[in-house]
Amino acid sequence: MNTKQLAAEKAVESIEEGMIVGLGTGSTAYFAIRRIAERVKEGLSIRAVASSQHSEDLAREWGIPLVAFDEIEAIDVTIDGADEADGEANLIKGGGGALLREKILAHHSRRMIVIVDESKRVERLGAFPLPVEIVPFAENLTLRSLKELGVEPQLRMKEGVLFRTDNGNLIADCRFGSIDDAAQLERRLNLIPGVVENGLFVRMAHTVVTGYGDGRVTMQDYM
Ligand SMILES: O=C(CO)[C@H](O)[C@H](O)COP(=O)(O)O
Repeated sequence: MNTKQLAAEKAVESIEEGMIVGLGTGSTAYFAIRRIAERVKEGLSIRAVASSQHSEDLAREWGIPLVAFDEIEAIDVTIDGADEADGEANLIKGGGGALLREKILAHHSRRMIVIVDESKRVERLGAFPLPVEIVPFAENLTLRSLKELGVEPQLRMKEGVLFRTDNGNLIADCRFGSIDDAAQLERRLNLIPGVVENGLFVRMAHTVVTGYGDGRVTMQDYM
């Protein structure tokens, strides 16, 4: 079993009968969705809300009952990956471009469980380029404001064309190098008109599950 799968399957053990479950996005979340589907086949009764079209498609294909964002009041547990996680469970997310829906799910979740392999655990956030979702019609003005924060934002491309999120927006990847104060940066980014959301998740994760190459898996609670 690979390290992502180890973490994902450990996290899925936390899901209980009757829960509303937030489904993350990405290659680690894939293993969680697959394991949830197995448990549903074994008789577990849950409903899930997906953080991306891709995860929704997987859930539908594998028989996980789905609900829309607007049909729920809260989420019992969300299981999602991350691009980086520091020692206080602050995260960079959005490598897969689903950060807006992922942050909405995390915000409304009673418990957010982050699943990562050991390569994602960092002393300080920022080596991974921070994804910032921006509106397409004011792209240049918004990029200018991002540059004032001392970075050279790169518009994300996919297969030679501009990448669009499930919400029709663009992603500007911003290399901060090392982020001293994630909470302050998160606020400053979201104050820029044209920024829809950014990939810093500050004190949102309750639990981090980490898979290691030697087969160990740890589960650390932060709240
Ligand atoms: O935030 C995300 C998607 O928007 C993912 O959770 C993050 O990019 C990690 O992906 P992976 O599990 O494929 O390494």
